[in-house]
Amino acid sequence: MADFLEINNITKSFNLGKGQVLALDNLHFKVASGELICLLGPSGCGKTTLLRIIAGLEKQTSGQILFKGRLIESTGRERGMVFQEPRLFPWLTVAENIAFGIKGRVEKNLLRKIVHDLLKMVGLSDFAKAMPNQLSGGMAQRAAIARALAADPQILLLDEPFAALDTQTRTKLQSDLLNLWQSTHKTCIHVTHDMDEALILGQRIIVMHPSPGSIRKIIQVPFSYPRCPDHPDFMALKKDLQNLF
Ligand SMILES: Nc1ncnc2c1ncn2[C@@H]1O[C@H](COP(=O)(O)OP(=O)(O)OP(=O)(O)O)[C@@H](O)[C@H]1O
Repeated sequence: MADFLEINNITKSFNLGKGQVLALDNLHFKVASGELICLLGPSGCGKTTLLRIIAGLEKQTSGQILFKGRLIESTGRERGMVFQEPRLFPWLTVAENIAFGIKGRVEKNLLRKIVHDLLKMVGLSDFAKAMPNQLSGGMAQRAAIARALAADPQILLLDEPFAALDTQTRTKLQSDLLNLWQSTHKTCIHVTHDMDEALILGQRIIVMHPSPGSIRKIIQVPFSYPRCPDHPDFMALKKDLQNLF
C-alpha cells in the first residue's frame, strides 16, 4: 500500500535575478496518516517554502510530493492551510468565512451543520455573526483553523499560526489544537521556530537548518500528552534540540 504522504528528494531554488538561492536541498521524509509533525528551524531554513510546496501553492525545482501514491501538483481539498495571519475576509461574518470555501458545493442544511459544528469545535459558537475585526487575535486564528477544516481535509498544514499571539493565548491554542487533532485524527504538519511549541505538539519533530534548507535530524518525541515544559525529561530533550543549532 502507498504511504500516506511522501516528501521525496524535494529541492527548491529561487531565482533572484543576480543568482539563485537554494531554499531546500534534497528533503526526504514520510508522514503517516493521523500523525502530528512539527517542522522546526530558524528563520530562513525553508519551513514555509516546504509547507507551500506540500500545499501545492509553490512548485518544487525537483523531487516529488506523493499523497497516497498520487503526485501532488496543485492545491487540493485533501489539504487545508492555516497561515501565520488569519487571512479572514473582513466583509464576511465568522460563519460566512468558515462556509466560504464549500458554499455552493454542499446542500444548505449540511452547510449550516458543518459551520455550526466547526464553530463549536473551535469555541466560537457565540461569535458566528461577529465580523473579523471584532475578534481577538486568538479567536481570529481559531476561525481560520475552522475555515481550513470546512472542506474536511485529510491534512492540515499550519504555518506558524500562533507566532503572532501572546504567550497565554498561544498556550491555550496549542492545547486546543491538540484536542482538535485528537478528536478529528487529522494529519497535521505544523511549522514553528519555537522549540517548546514543537515539543508540546509534535509526535515527531523534523529539525531543519538553513543555507541551504535541509533536514538536520528527525526526532521521535517519546512523551505522552499533555506535555509539561517543566518536566526534567522535557527539559533534557529541549537541551538536545538546542545543541542541534
Ligand atoms: N518567493 C521567494 N523568492 C526568493 N526567495 C525566497 C522566496 N521565498 C523564500 N525565499 C528564500 O528561501 C529561503 C527559505 O525561506 P522560508 O520563508 O521558506 O524560510 P522559513 O524557515 O519559513 O523562514 P521564517 O521562519 O522566517 O518564515 C530564504 O532564504 C528565503 O529568502
